[in-house]
Amino acid sequence: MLEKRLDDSGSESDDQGSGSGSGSGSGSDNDSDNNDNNTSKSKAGSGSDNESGSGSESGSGSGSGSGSDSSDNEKDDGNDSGSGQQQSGSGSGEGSGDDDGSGDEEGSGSDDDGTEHDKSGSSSRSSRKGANSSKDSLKSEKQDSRSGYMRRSGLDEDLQMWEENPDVYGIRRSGRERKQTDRMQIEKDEAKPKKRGNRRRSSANWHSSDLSEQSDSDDDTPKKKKPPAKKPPPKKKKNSKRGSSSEGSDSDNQQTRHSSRGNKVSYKEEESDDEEEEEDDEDMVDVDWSQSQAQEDENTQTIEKVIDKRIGKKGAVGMQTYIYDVKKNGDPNTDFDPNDREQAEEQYLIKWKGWAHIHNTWESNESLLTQKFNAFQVKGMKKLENFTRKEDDLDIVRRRCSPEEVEYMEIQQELEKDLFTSHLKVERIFAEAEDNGETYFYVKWENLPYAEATWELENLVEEEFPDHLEDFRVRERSTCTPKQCPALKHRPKFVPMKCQPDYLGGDNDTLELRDYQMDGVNWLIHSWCKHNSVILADEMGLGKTIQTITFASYLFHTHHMYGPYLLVLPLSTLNAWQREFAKWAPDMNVIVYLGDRDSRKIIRDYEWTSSSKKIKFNAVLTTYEILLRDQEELRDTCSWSSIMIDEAHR
Ligand SMILES: Nc1ncnc2c1ncn2[C@@H]1O[C@H](COP(=O)(O)OP(=O)(O)OP(=O)(O)O)[C@@H](O)[C@H]1O
Repeated sequence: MLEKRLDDSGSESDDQGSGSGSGSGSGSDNDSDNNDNNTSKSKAGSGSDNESGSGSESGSGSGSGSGSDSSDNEKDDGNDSGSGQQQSGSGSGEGSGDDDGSGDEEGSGSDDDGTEHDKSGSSSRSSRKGANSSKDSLKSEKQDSRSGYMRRSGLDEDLQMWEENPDVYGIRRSGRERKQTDRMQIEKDEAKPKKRGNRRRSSANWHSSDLSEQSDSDDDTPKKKKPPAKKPPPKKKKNSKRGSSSEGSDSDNQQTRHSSRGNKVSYKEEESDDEEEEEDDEDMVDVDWSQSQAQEDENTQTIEKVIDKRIGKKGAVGMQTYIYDVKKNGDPNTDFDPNDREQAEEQYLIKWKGWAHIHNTWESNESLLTQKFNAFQVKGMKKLENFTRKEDDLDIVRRRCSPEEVEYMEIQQELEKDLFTSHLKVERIFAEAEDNGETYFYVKWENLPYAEATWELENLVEEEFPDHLEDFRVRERSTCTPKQCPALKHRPKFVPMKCQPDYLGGDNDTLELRDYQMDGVNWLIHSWCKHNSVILADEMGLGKTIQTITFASYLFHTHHMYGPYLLVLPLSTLNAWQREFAKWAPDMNVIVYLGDRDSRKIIRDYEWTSSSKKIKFNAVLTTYEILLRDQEELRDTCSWSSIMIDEAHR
């Protein structure tokens, strides 16, 4: 059954979601929170669920992707030269006049449908006639070529006619110089052996005006700005890629970038073709595939996201604006008059690729460009353009919208800012490594998946996140890790829990189980002593989560059953479980097994076992979908001492 389900969901992309979500930090997961909102709940020691809506999300994702792709293609067919135009020419030559838009439509419409021509709004009968006859010849040519026979003389005539009167066929619908020709030319150049050199040269030329402009300003202000201190590739563990938002996917991207450069369009909704080309060319300059990755890292910094903008004090940019440096040395962006044009400038909060949000810096256009020509290259300037364009658009929309709509937009923006602020907080430190005599800690940030965890220097971690560091050290030292537990095989005699044990809630004395919750816990313990699997069913919100956690904590403390416990939950309740565990059973090492493939691998590599290959966590929280996907890993790597399922009726 499980296998079948896995097959069923096999088409899902595994990695979809690294980015998103809130939750437990990984959010990525595609599982649906769709299935919640049920009126009744249950947890069971046994039980099985299997209704995952796992397929849905990826389905829609791929659907929309392919949809847009194909539409793009059609459009291109209509516009581009080459064989596609033979077809579009036949359908659109007449009457298309010089309207590119209609030409496109026709081109993408159909090539040999007579009705299409009537629709195309031709303006002159004679031209239509001429076009029809030439269309006919083209049509027959196409038929011939389709059937494998090419009438050479007819073709030659047609070709000649095309060359002489390209407009007749809608090949060239306006007198304006067509960009496609250039592109074709470049593509031809690229096909030559020295492909990269050519590309780079051409793109360098393309940038030449830019460069000269910049170099002027550089000459004026020859400041050197250092890049943010680089993270090292830690040596201790294999999976030591530079932690980054798309660290895992990063490498993937780099691999695919060779072949799928053109596909970049998909995530840039608003960019015109020119811009795409522009960016492609930019990339040609920036990325030298013949150089090692390390060298590229050394020389470039990439804008991953522009988060915010402000009017800031001129020069209050760069490393001095790291949040921790501001805390230590004060904010350079104080004591200035925002209305004083001499002093003020527009600045942007930049999230750098490969760096945690605590290393975000404020930058101005100038500071970014200065860096580009001094210490390192800044890639991803397009993001900045897009950001400013979006802001401008929003300003326009704001002026047109009703106050309610404006308020809604502002709330959305606030929420987004809050989300970014949460990424400045550590959720968990989960590994340590040495590199070049320096110690680094692997840090998972709040509301970001493990794939976006980053290695941070010991000094910084000690200064900024001492509590989390201490928690990590306690966990690493803990001897309460899963091992053979006699009580598992030979269940003890049931002894009721008469009052709330001290270990429950850790140092928090305010937490107290309610009477009926004590009853529930005792019933769970009693059932466990009898080797019974059970379903705990109750009204919503009465505290089944807490009772279950108390039960696990009881086994942990009373019978030294340190797990591993597997908790399978709907994604929507996972956060609550994580929170309640931290509150009621803080001494248990609970990990959240969630996220894209990279994240899950990181979890298995770092959170799962100690250096002696022994399981080092006490409980795992995961979802049905992940369980189905990673059933082998979850089944084979652990001998679960107990399985608890929330919303088991699913
Ligand atoms: N003894 C308690 N002390 C403090 N807060 C409690 C207690 N019991 C329950 N709560 C709070 O009540 C809320 C609901 O609890 P919980 O989520 O455990 O209920 P549930 O039965 O699992 O709910 P649902 O049926 O929606 O899953 C939570 O915010 C929880 O912190």
